[in-house]
Amino acid sequence: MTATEPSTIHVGTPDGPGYDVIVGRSLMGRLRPLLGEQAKRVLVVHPRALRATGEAVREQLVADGLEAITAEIPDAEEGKRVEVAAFCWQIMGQSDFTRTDAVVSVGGGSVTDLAGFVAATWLRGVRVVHVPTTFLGMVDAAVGGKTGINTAEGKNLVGAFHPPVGVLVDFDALETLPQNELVTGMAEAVKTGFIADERILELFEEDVAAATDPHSAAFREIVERTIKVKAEVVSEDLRESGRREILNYGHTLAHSIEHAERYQWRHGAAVSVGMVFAAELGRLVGRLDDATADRHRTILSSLGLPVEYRGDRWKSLLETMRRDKKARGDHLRFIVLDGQGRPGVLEAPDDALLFTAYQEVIA
Ligand SMILES: NC(=O)c1ccc[n+]([C@@H]2O[C@H](COP(=O)([O-])OP(=O)(O)OC[C@H]3O[C@@H](n4cnc5c(N)ncnc54)[C@H](O)[C@@H]3O)[C@@H](O)[C@H]2O)c1
Ligand SMILES: O=C(O)C(=O)C[C@@H](O)[C@H](O)[C@H](O)COP(=O)(O)O
Ligand SMILES: [Zn+2]
Repeated sequence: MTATEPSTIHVGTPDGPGYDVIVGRSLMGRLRPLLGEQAKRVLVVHPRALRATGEAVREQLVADGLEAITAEIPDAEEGKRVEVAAFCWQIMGQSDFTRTDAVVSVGGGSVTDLAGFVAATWLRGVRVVHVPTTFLGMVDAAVGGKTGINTAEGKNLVGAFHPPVGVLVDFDALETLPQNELVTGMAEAVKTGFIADERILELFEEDVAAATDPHSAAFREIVERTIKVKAEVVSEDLRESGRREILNYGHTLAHSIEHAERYQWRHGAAVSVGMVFAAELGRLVGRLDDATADRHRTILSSLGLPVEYRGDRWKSLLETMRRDKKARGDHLRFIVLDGQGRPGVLEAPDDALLFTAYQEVIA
């Protein structure tokens, strides 16, 4: 395979043939077949910031003989609101969208989450294809079928498991992505390195400039390795009844930080701090060795990602963490590491232990 040739990663689903994640360049010609022969109408969902890319996708679909309608939504987390889902439902209703029609998302993780949720709920489920345009969307959000929106009380509190029928990871989309957006998404690849595939960490350590250059072989290897781990995990456990929880490493604190910051922090930046916290928690309870815990800070800092958060917010962060989806009743549950590539669950740590771990991440 040459560096420009597309590669395919298959994702299994419990009640169907599964779907492919195609990684490469110039992939838009692959979109039409994924939508189903009977599709007549397609809703193309994209944020204002991606008007040109979204319009190019819409024009391609029109050229393919489809009635393609745009839903231009607010940017980033502003788009993950029930009012925005209702806006999409209204367009679909007014356009007589049927069960054989489809949704295409064009954007970062916020867009794939919102559009996936709209597809999951419209007529109780229509096809969705994701065309992620951020690093984070490519390696994580577009794969695996978690969809959702935020509520006033917290992140992703409403949603559904609704796998796409295909994902087009087209590196051409990254040409306009600001470098800081690219890098924040890399927190999810680092996460995957710590929970499963150490080679990803080595690629960051060997040459961080190459790892963050979308034209390098190292970059492509990081993307493919990260998607492969996610594909393998969600193929086994779509609905997060067990193993899938490992993909939530660092997310318990991360989602609380995002909420506390009124979503002005990027998800990847919050996950970065959340992983350092989870590593400290693992170290404190004697499950994680010092070298692996310290490696978190070293790699994340080399990428310019935050590894600290403010000390005066602990009480409200803890309150929000109680709504984490891994919590059971009054018990919080955290993904921690028992070593490199060995994630496990820490059940019901007491508040004093959590506070002690938090002291290690305050600025
Ligand atoms: N469903 C899942 O499994 C899953 C996994 C990880 C993260 N997420 C969710 O994903 C979201 C974060 O996604 P994100 O980091 O991609 O952020 P995002 O979707 O908010 O996009 C970040 C910014 O980049 C801009 N942008 C996107 N693509 C661009 C491009 N090609 N060129 C120029 N600008 C571009 C957007 O307009 C936005 O301003 C969070 O809501 C998070 O909860 C979901
Ligand atoms: O796919 C998963 O499962 C994940 O946990 C991946 C996370 O990176 C992602 O941020 C996810 O949206 C978090 O899910 P949530 O269930 O904690 O809302
Ligand atoms: Zn995440």
